[in-house]
Amino acid sequence: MLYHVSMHISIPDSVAPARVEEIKAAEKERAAEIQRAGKWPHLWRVTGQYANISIFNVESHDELHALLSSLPLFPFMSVTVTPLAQHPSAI
Ligand SMILES: O=C(O)C[C@H]1C=CC(=O)O1
Repeated sequence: MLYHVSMHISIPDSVAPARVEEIKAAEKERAAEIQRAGKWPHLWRVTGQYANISIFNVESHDELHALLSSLPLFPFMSVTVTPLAQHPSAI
C-alpha cells in the first residue's frame, strides 16, 4: 500500500542545540534503514521549509504508524498521511 506523507518539523528552542544535533543524526540513520528496507521509496525536501514530502510503501496503516513513530524526530513532527489508490486513468 502506498501512502503520501507530509512531515513538518518544529523543534522548540528549549531543546539544547547539542541534543538537536544528536536527534538529527539518529533520524538520518533511522531514515536510511527504512529506505534500505524499501519502505520509503521517495523522500523530498519541501523547498524553503523544514518539511518533507514522502511516499511510503508498507503493508498496513499500522506498519506505517510504527515506522513514523520510530523516527527520532517524530515527537517534533506534524504529520499528514494520505492513503493512495490506483487511478483508473493511470497507464
Ligand atoms: O528532515 C526531515 O525532513 C525530517 C526527517 C525525515 C527524514 C530525515 O532524515 O529527517
